[in-house]
Amino acid sequence: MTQTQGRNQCLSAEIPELSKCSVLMRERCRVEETIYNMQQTGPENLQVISDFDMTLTRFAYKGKRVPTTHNILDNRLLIDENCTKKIKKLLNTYYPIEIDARLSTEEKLPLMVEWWTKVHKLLMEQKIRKDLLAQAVRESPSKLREGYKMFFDHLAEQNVPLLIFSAGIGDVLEEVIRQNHVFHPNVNIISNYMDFDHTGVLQAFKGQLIHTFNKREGALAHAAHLTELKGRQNVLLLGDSLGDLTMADGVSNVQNTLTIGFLNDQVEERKELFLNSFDIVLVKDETLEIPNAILKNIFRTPRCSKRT
Ligand SMILES: Nc1ccn([C@@H]2O[C@H](COP(=O)(O)O)[C@@H](O)[C@H]2O)c(=O)n1
Repeated sequence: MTQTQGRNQCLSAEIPELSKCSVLMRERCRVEETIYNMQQTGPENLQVISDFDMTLTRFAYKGKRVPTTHNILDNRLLIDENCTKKIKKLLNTYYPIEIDARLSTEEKLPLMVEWWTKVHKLLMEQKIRKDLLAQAVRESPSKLREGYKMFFDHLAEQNVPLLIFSAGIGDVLEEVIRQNHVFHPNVNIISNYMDFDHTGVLQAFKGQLIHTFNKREGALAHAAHLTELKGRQNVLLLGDSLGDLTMADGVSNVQNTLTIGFLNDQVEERKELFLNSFDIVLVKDETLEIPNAILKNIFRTPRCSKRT
């Protein structure tokens, strides 16, 4: 048995969760080698970059779709019935395009800009009040994935930076994690933030629009500000879309990257694409069990190699 095979066998025993049938890997050996390397260099060299909607939040709960940060705003406190109808119609038109495995990213790009622009314009017309956002989040069926507390708390305890990179709405996202008591100091967020006027009424969205397929530009633009991430050579990346794979493009000197893709919808149509793109694919897994098991292994001391 080679040294690598021995190490990998050791890792398989340490992370039995990776053997579940909902966990798919194109190159199991590469995954094990990457986790081993991350474990060897420890939490001080790790950073986690994650998408938010349908990655840190559930896709569905009790047979119903869980709202994204955009859809949490669908509350009479904030928007009227007519606006709800228009936003739902746009969702039904553009979401199938977003996840269509037959279309290229280039084909999807202008349509995503169209979707986000139309919805943001409708939201601005509603004169949404900042002081009502927290209540709308409280009243929404929004749900972080099972295991979220362990995920956020362990990263904070180990001083591992967590960058949440979302094409959703930053103000709503912040409120969701605040109300779940996991908005720790190690969390940074890149997202679409609302711009309120002096009376607290939505008047615009700040900065460059972020949609599912332009995260690379956002990553490069924000890289300079995120100084605490410099020198952290290992990246654990979580997403639910191929567009999320560019979220780490602003990180320099990366040594080891492990990507985990949540395959929530259109499973058969997208399985091949996901398997060719993410290191680990989680099929209809509504939990953070696998990221938590990998993190636990990386944070564990003494390290495996010292025992073999
Ligand atoms: N009007 C919209 C626009 C987008 N969405 C969904 O939100 C997701 C974006 O957020 P991430 O945290 O995943 O980057 C995206 O996947 C869209 O499906 C929406 O629900 N309504």
